[in-house]
Amino acid sequence: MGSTEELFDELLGVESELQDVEDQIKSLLTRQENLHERQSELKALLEASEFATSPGRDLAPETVENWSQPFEWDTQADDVRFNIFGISAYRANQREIVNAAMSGRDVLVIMAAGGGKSLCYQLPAILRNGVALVVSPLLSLIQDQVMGLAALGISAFMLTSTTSKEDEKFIYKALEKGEGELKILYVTPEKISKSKRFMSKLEKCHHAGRLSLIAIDEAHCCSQWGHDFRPDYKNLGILKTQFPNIPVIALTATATRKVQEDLKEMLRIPRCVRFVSTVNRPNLFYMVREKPSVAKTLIDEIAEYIQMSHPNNESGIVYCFSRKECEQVAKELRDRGISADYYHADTDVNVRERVHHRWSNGKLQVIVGTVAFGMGINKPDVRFVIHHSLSKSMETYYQESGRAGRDGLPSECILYFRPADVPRQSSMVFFENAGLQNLYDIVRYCQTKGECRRSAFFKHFAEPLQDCNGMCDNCASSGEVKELDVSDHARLIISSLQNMQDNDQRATMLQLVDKMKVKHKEIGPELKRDELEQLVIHLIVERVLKEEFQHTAYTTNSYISVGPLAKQVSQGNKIIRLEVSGTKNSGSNIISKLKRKSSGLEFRLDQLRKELASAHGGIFPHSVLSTQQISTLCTERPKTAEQLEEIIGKLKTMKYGKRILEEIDNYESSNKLEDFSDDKEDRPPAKKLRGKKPVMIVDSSEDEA
Ligand SMILES: Nc1ncnc2c1ncn2[C@@H]1O[C@H](COP(=O)(O)OP(=O)(O)OP(=O)(O)O)[C@@H](O)[C@H]1O
Repeated sequence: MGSTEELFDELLGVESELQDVEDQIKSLLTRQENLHERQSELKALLEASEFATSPGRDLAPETVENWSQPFEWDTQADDVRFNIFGISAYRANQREIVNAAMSGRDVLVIMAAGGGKSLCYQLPAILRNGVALVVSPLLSLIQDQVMGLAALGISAFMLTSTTSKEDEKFIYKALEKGEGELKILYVTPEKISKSKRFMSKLEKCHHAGRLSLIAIDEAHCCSQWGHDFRPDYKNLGILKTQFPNIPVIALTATATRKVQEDLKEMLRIPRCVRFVSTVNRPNLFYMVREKPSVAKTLIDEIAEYIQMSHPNNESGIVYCFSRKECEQVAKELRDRGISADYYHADTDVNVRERVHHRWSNGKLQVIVGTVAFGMGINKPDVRFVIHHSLSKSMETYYQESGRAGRDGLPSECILYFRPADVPRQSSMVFFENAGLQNLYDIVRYCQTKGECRRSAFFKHFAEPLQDCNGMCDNCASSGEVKELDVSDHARLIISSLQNMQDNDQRATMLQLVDKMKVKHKEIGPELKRDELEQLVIHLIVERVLKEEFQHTAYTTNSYISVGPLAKQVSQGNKIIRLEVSGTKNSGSNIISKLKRKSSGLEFRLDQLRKELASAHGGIFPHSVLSTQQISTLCTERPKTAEQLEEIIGKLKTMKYGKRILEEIDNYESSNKLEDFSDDKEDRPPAKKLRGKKPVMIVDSSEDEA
């Protein structure tokens, strides 16, 4: 038997190898998933061509999968889209989805939040004869949809626990006898699985040839692998069994390949046409901001951001880690003159609904919520989503931040990050399957200063990279990012931890940083405290260190210990680099504000150009705003106040310029130009606070998030 030291060394080596094996397994699994994806694509193509060429089908083989070609219902569809829905042009995939459903095919739609899924089934519902059945998981979602459709003059009803006797009678008569005008009927999945009466009326409706299509909204709820599994959703396959010739449209915002396969099977739509749209939300500006350690400073900053960037009561959401934090943040925002209220799982259902309602109607500007404020938020004009604390994964962050800008207009997603929030979150998720890995992925997203934020989403969702167009802080920033070789610091941290472990001591992240603060001065370059915190977290994410969890009666604490790759660093086989912000030029904040403004402007211009082109039958009206003018505006990125003023001046002289300026006015108010002469720091409120006693809002790792 070797010495303890030798055994320990061997153990580290084995752990390091194990980690490598795990990495290989992970990459093989990804490869397997990709191959499965290609396999089912090929199968679907083969099935489709067999289906098309089989006798008795009236569709010509070459027309089957080309959903962009002209169809006989085009004119009528354009008329309904424009004159009833008031939508001037289709967004990506919408027309193709409508065409596939109109052709009688089952369809699976995966489209980002706010992508416009509703139109994909509402439009064919109006065009086809009879009643369309829509299954949706939440009462609030159903109510909003029915209200919205009624406002457009479309005869939509819902059959839920809140439906009046009178409406119920009308609906049943319409289903059974075809009396009265009923085009779209919304139900919850429970109605399908639990109401025999309803199913029998639906059967009669179908028998009489009056059932036009079936839409299943939030279809990922069918799958146990999805993030919102609903037991009643798994019985929805009965609809295809009972009504085999009626097209089913299943819609969801995100579904991994596994979830897609699962829900195709559960809904019994193996031959469905699948439309997967990009996860990219080009109108969202993503940014990560350094979270001040003093809670009051953070609230001051958030309040100032809301008041300056979103005047005129523009709607927003602030996501917090705990219920207590939600209540406190809402109160602090109200104290600063912002109309805000909180929403979490502990609040009474009626109160919660009232808050949601006031916010939806614009009577409340900000909802401060936990993750409980989730599915069912379909307010289109949310202009900002702020994360007061870290989300638990890239997927959750994508979903939560994605509640901004569903109407396609420029909106902002800000995540406040500080390394000290990591152990707080990790002690909540470490027991979940891949919980820590998921958390470290979003931590990596937060810590990067040089890489495009959007590219992190593309990588996460295994999608080819797309241009960010300067719509994230890292792409828009002119601040210099330095990469420091901090391998010596890392070695010092590892040896200190090993010493502590040898003496049966342990340290939390903050204790470790305190220790390092004194020690690391012996080696250069000197790191600031926040940079040391950043380094410790970086080492955890890179598996040089690891978190270990210890439970007490009340809480779970995270302690840091050496990780599987520590040995490689100690032996000099792995270099550790840390990204830190370089010296900012005095106007960097202003410049990045300018760039944000110009990115929003650029985005809006491009959108308007498309809208104008589509309103003019696909040809851009050169006489209105020449392509040259547009491209000049789009490529010119102002670097000074004068340049920005020049662009705005040019816009003012153009026919549509005034409208464009009005549209972007609230995005970033033009009168902030006076800021240019001012050499302000990033956080003016911190200055104002000097000398005042900071008030901690909360820093507890509370029960839920
Ligand atoms: N082609 C279009 N052009 C302009 N606006 C559109 C278009 N299609 C849909 N919209 C609008 O986009 C907004 C979002 O649409 P919708 O509610 O259908 O999104 P969704 O995909 O269902 O999102 P979520 O998953 O968040 O519910 C709505 O305000 C809708 O009117």
